[in-house]
Formats: sequence, structure tokens, C-alpha cells
Amino acid sequence: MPLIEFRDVVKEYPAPKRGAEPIRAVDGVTLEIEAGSVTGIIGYSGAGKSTLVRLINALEPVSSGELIVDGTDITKLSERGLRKLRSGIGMVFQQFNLFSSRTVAGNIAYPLHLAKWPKAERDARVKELLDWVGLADKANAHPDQLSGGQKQRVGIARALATKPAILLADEATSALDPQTTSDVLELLKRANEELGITIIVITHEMDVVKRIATDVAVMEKGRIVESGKVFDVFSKPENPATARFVETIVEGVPRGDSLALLRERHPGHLATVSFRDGDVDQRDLFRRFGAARIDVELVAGGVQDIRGRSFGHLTFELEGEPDAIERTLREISEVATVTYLGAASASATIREGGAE
Ligand SMILES: Nc1ncnc2c1ncn2[C@@H]1O[C@H](COP(=O)(O)OP(=O)(O)OP(=O)(O)O)[C@@H](O)[C@H]1O
Repeated sequence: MPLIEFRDVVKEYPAPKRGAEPIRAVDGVTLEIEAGSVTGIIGYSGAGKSTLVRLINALEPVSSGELIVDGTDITKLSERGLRKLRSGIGMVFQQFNLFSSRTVAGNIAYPLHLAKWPKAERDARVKELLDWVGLADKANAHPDQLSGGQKQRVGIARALATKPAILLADEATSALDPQTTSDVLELLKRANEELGITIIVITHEMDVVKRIATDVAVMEKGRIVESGKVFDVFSKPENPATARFVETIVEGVPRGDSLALLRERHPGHLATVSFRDGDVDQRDLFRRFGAARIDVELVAGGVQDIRGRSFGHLTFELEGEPDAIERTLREISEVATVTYLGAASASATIREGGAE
């Protein structure tokens, strides 16, 4: 059973002025999030990501549909029920949202105060968390004495204070430099792996998804346009919006400007072979080209590794008899996806659609 389940969930904000339409920030989302997963919610600004995630801890009420968290439809909860729900969900923000007047320890202790933990237990928990995030020596510092990365560590420690089962991270690394981003992502990964916390990360960076997520959902205009295991979505994106995000970190089938640039330098036949896991042995590809007396040069592409599974797109320039090229690409297309990209030299184009 999923830990969180959206069933045709709609969230509308009131119309900004009289006579205008309400703003439909979340538009009929159905999505399941498994316990123990790290789900990346990716989309452009305004896609509805923050709103979707704020529904989970009922910071915003759902307009229609059902939202099941740990077996309970939270759209039907009383105020008391909502308080209990929220105490089981931690949240980290892009701008950290720390109290500047409180010490680091005081910030981490705050949710424990709200949850009425006795002082001795509170102190012990704060100490444990400070150690866990590597800030034991900063207990009495104030937030303005910390770097961005340290502030986010405090943010994470505070979010984990009451031992929540779910952690929501809204652009938690967007304000940080690359090294600090890595440290914070590593900490989130540890929270998932060591503490078993189910994490939902909102991001507009595919790299964040690639580094820590097990699952991904792509949002566009309030809808989930694609979702699934990170490996599946990255290696074979079905939706154009997903493909655009994937292309930001994976060199795929060259198109547009990158194809034009390749053509300038490589007038022969260009073809991309896309493969997953053990679909294709690269040595076998070269052997096949060699046997058909095709001259081959690898001109673009790469292989990606996502949690032990690999996929890649390799673009070759091929020179040889057009018939031999067509036949060989057709053979390869039986084991991998082949995209024939044409040839700049007009003398020898192979039949359109000869290999796909
Ligand atoms: N409190 C609010 N009141 C009215 N409209 C809102 C409110 N919060 C968000 N919206 C609108 O809902 C839509 C989705 O916004 P949301 O912040 O959820 O998107 P997002 O994908 O998280 O974007 P960003 O990455 O910029 O935060 C936008 O059109 C936004 O203007």
C-alpha cells in the first residue's frame, strides 16, 4: 500500500480579482508514493510543485479529490487530526526559515517544544541531531554565524526533530553552491537510508533527481505528465517536457542546433543507437560495422549509470555502402533503438525510415 496517494486531487486558489477565473494550481493529480522512496517532483516555475507538496501536510486544503496519507484521507481530518498529521511530516525550505533570534540548538528544539517533549528528552534529542548533521560544535551559534550549507543542516535537523515518517524538501538546495548542494543531498540520502524516512523533493534541477531520487514525477500546468522509476523515466522519457528535463543532464539523440553542429563537422551518415542495461555490447556494435566494411566514428553521446543500471545514447558517423549501412542499422534496431539522422553529403542518403 502506498504511504501517500493522490486521487484526482484538484487545488484551486481564489480568483485574483472579481470576474477572473480561479487559479487551478493542481489539476486532477493521481499519484502514489511508496514508503521508503525518495520522489523528485520536477517542473518549471509555476507548474504547481510547491502547492502539490503543501497539500500533503495540509498547509493548503485540497479543493476536491482524495489525499490518503498513511491510510487516512486527510481531506476529512479535524483540526486535531491535522495537528497529528503535521507532527509526522517534516519540511525543509529553500530559504531555511530559521529563527534568527534563537541559537542552533533552540531552532532544532522548537518543534519539540510545540510537541510538548519534556526538557530532558528534548535536550537529548537536540544533541543527537546536532551530532547526526555534524554541527555539534555550533549548538550555541546563531543562524547568521552559519554558512548556507550549515543553515540547511539545521533546517534538516529541525525537520527531523519529532521523528517524522515523511520529509518534504521544497527546493532545499536551490540557494546553495554545488559543493554544499552535494553535502545537503548526501544528508537527505542518509535520512532516507539510515532513518527510513520517505522523502519528497521539489526541484527544477534534474541533477538533484538523478542524485537522490528513486522515483520521479514531472509536473506541467498543474498536472503530472509523467511519473515512474528514475531509471525508466531517464532512459526512455515519453513526454516532451520530461525529455527536455532529461536532456539537461543526459546527452540524448542530437536535435536542432546540436545536430546542425555535428553535421558541419561530420558529413557522413549519422545515427544514434540508444540502449539500456545489457541491451547492446558496444564491442558488438563495432564488430557489426566492421563486418559490413563501414567506417565508424563515435561523434557524440555518453553512458549514464543510475543506481547500478546503465543506459546511453551513442551517435556515430558511418561511411560506407548505403545498402550496408541500412542493413546494419536495421540489424542493430532489433536489439536497441536506432535513430537515423541523415547525411550532409548529398551523394549517399539511405532510405528515409530505413532504420527506426
Ligand atoms: N497562495 C497562493 N495564492 C494564489 N495563487 C497561488 C498561491 N500559491 C501559488 N499560486 C499559484 O499557483 C500556481 C502554481 O504555483 P506553485 O508555487 O505551486 O508552483 P511551483 O511549480 O512550485 O513554482 P515555483 O517553482 O516557482 O515555486 C501558480 O500559478 C501560482 O501563481
